[in-house]
Amino acid sequence: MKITFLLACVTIEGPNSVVIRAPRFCQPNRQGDKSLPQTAQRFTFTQVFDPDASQRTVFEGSVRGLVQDALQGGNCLVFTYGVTNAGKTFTFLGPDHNSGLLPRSLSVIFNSIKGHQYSRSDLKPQRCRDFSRLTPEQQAAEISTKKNLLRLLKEVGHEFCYHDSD
Ligand SMILES: Nc1ncnc2c1ncn2[C@@H]1O[C@H](COP(=O)(O)OP(=O)(O)OP(=O)(O)O)[C@@H](O)[C@H]1O
Repeated sequence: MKITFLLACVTIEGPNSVVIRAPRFCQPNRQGDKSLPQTAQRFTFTQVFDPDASQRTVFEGSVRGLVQDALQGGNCLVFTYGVTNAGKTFTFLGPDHNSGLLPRSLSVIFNSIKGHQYSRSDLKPQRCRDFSRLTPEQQAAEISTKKNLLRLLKEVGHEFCYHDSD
């Protein structure tokens, strides 16, 4: 019911524009009633995706280019904005079997630096552009922290899977 109601209010006009109409019960009864808000409004965007667009289509059509720019040294920002339940988390993270913008971006980034990664752990990034050289003791501490963090993430992941299938 809720979806039918929403679809009746939102019309995708093409790849760049959307028309939002006020629900029927909000529309003025008499034409020219200036005290009531406008009943339809058109919004123009760089790209509007169909409700059935796949995660891949949304990524390819929106964020892939930005990630490639960032890999060339550019700056970019991606954020989601919308009312609760609009689908921000789904679009950004996505479920494991249908990953969203963030995992797809990370995949492009890590695939592009394959073979160029520094395999030793004696350097630690500091802020955005600096790094410090670690002593063997500091390296051991870093490695141990990383292992513990990864173990914790795996355990939390298993717990989520367990509760999901409950
Ligand atoms: N494109 C989609 N296809 C299938 N299901 C979707 C899609 N977008 C959202 N959903 C589902 O709709 C529900 C709400 O989505 P989501 O949690 O992403 O909203 P949200 O905008 O992040 O909400 P909140 O602001 O409250 O965190 C979830 O159950 C999600 O799985």
